[in-house]
Amino acid sequence: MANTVLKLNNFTVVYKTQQGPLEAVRNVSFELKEGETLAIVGESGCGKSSLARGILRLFPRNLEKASGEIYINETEVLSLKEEDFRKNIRWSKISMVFQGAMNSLNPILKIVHQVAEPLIVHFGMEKTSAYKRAKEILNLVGISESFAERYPFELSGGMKQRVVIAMALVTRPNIVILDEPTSALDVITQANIMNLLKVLKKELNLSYIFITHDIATASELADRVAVMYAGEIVEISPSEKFYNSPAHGYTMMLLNSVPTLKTTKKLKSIPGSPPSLINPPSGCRFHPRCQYVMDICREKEPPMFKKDEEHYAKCYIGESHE
Ligand SMILES: Nc1ncnc2c1ncn2[C@@H]1O[C@H](COP(=O)(O)OP(=O)(O)OP(=O)(O)O)[C@@H](O)[C@H]1O
Repeated sequence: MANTVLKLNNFTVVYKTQQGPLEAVRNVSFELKEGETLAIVGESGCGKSSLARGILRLFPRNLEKASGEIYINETEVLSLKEEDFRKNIRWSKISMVFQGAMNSLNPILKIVHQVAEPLIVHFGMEKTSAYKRAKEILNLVGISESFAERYPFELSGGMKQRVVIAMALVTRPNIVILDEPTSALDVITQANIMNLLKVLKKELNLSYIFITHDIATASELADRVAVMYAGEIVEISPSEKFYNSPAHGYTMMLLNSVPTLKTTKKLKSIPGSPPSLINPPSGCRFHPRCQYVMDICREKEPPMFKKDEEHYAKCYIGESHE
């Protein structure tokens, strides 16, 4: 059995807002194994980015509370001093490709400089060695030396995405969080980037957390899938169980709302929209939208039931609950 490289226990993130505390991430627990890809899927606003940024302790100013535990290779890192976290964990052990990052490249700095920057800024490396390392990693993601000396506007979307992947890898982390890494790209480029991510994972022995709202993309890369709804992980299972035997009402309805190659089923969108996280519904947070709703779902929050080997869901469907 592979080692656990990342483990979350009841990780919770609460923001201050004018209307009151907003629980963007609630009691999230999971483990990530060495070499594994865990996809996190869910609708916009369900807390995927808050979870990802929270793991890297990149909190907004209006953070009210971040609680629970985050273990990286057996060290609990949520309670570390910021200075120690910055020195020993962020970027060097775990890094992230941010949503839309390719559009935030600095237009007036050469690519090689932008990739080398984390080494110079965070690790005090001198410029010549940092540039050498940046060129090596750029080469690995498929950007040749001549392109390394160019500016972002001279690169295509796919190439810019390769650059931001290089930025996340240059500090040699073994865990990488990918937040919608292919969302702004055309389908061919998306496929190329997915292939690149697979190759890099193997060559560098990486573990990925892959965040997406697109469940077809998740199937490309994921060993396991975690479904997020209203700040919570509501189901987690190996990918094939996620597709073939979903156990949560939300996952079932989510899968029925998107086309698949295998079947010609009639698509059915999920009515309504995700709830307010300031004042979420009682019981199961999905109950107001769920076509399988039972009385108990309105009254009592479901626990995380074990549905099958490695398959857990916070849902009363199929459970006796009298
Ligand atoms: N700094 C903040 N202050 C207050 N509320 C916030 C803040 N950042 C995010 N939120 C709220 O937290 C919830 C979760 O947002 P988050 O961006 O994490 O979701 P998401 O699933 O990543 O969505 P998307 O796919 O659109 O990025 C949303 O209700 C959002 O409005």
